[in-house]
Amino acid sequence: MEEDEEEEAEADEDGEDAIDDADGLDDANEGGDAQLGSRILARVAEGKQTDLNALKQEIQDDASLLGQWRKAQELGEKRTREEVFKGLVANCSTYFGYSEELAEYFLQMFSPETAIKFFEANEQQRPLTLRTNTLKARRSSLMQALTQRKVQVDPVGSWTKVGLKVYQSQVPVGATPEYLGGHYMIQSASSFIPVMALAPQQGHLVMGESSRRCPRTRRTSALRKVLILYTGGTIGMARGADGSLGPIRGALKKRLRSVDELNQDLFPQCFFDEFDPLLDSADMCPEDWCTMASCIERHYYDFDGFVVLHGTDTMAYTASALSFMLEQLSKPVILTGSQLPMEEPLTDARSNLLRAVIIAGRADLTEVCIFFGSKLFRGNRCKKLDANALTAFDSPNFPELAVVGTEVKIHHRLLCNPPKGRFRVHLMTVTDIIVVCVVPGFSDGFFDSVATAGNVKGVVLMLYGCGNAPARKTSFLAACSKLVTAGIVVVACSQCIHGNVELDKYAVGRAIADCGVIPGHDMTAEATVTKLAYLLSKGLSPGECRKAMQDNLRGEMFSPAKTLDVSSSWMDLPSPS
Ligand SMILES: NC(=O)C[C@H](N)C(=O)O
Repeated sequence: MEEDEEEEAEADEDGEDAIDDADGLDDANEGGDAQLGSRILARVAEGKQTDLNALKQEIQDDASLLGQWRKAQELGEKRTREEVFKGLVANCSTYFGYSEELAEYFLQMFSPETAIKFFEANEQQRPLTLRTNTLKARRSSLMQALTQRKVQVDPVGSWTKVGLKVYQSQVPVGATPEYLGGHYMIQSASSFIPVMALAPQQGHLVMGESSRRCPRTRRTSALRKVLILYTGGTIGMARGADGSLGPIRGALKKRLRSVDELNQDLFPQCFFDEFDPLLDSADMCPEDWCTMASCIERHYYDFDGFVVLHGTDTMAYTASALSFMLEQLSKPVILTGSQLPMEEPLTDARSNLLRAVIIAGRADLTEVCIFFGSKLFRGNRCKKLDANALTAFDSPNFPELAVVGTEVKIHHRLLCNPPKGRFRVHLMTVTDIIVVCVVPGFSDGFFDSVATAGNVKGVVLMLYGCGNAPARKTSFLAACSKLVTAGIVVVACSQCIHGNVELDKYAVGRAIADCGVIPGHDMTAEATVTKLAYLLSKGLSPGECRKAMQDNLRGEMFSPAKTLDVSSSWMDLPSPS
């Protein structure tokens, strides 16, 4: 099959075209009615309830019984909890047309009453909605253009400035010149609704839903879509009255409208979103990483790739954190920023951004990367090494994944393998970790309070060379043992930029390993801290966490270099003939 044909076929399969999608849905419903009919017949044969209203009542009664089980027993309910639950699963499966496994899955994931509300919500017909690409058009002008084409549209609601609801259309909305020109995309309103628009209250459960089956959607180049998320950082900053730099909301988006390259065919269609407030990355916290991860999750099936514009100072931490939180990632997430603001004459902002967009839209990457200068790095291998140079980043223990010169050279064998499972996000909720940089003769008295405070879950020690600690200082070793005994996961990193932590190489390293400190191998401090936070957030016990810290989860550890052991058998090497 030709590539385009293949892509079209895939797109069809994914329901890319909204019209096809809607047709498919009707067919599926017809099939569903026929199946419901045969399930009802089967119930007749078994002598069970066949009246749909009565069945619905039974579902509601059983769900509320399960919701107040103790009371139900007091009132004389004879069935066991398991029996009621099994019956509820079977009834929901019949009434809502789910397989029993799926019905059970949701009934277990939520309380039965909530699950039923969810099943009911899924029965509601939803309107076809469009999202305006504000980099290319205003919603009002798009509404005008569509109205002229006999597409009846209205704003979706007051909570969005970009959404349009389609009432009726005499032309296919997936084939108008505006659609092909990237002025809008077809996107369900529920997937671009900011969760806050639902005004969730404490205790409310907000569930994200996505309709696509295929983890990786492919489109022809011109129709590929990239979401640019501006979180802050120099790239969109301007100088204030005192000459210091700070980010300005709306300014970068306005500026990007005049970047003509983004309209070239080579480029994917770009959409823009920004943080509120925008941050200097020195102010970034784990909650901000979670906001980014949730934004990517919300838009995951609507875009082919993501560009996160971020300040350079803590970009390596964010990239590492996202690499862990975004599980089974099958699309490129490229972080970039700049050393100089977009507005300044010698800026690196424009080229970093354009190249990151091309990579996010066109490269078959399934990982979180940093693009900076001319190189693409694995995000969790990166460090900011230069405060002034335009080539500020490097990946000290792992080669770059791609180099952009006159062409884009990608080192495919170095890339992470595509995932086998479904994409999901695991948010970082545990951040009680401290990092201690050891210096000669330092005071270690405070470790005692760390061990007894009860809130610290992890400690990262920045040691010398390949993980050497001041072992003559017995108070330090005793403190390490105390931390480990208190259930704190203690990991050794190196203060050196390059190289590997090997705790068994020197006696001083062995001493600290004997206390229960584990090696961080060739991980950066950024990757070590965020990996630890991620694993602790998964609720692992200290033992499980120590074990998982030694596993390579996202290509963050174990450089491919092989070492030749020349220490013992040097003389045995064959001499050149
Ligand atoms: N170049 C930069 O982006 C530095 C800035 N302070 C930041 O990290 O947000």
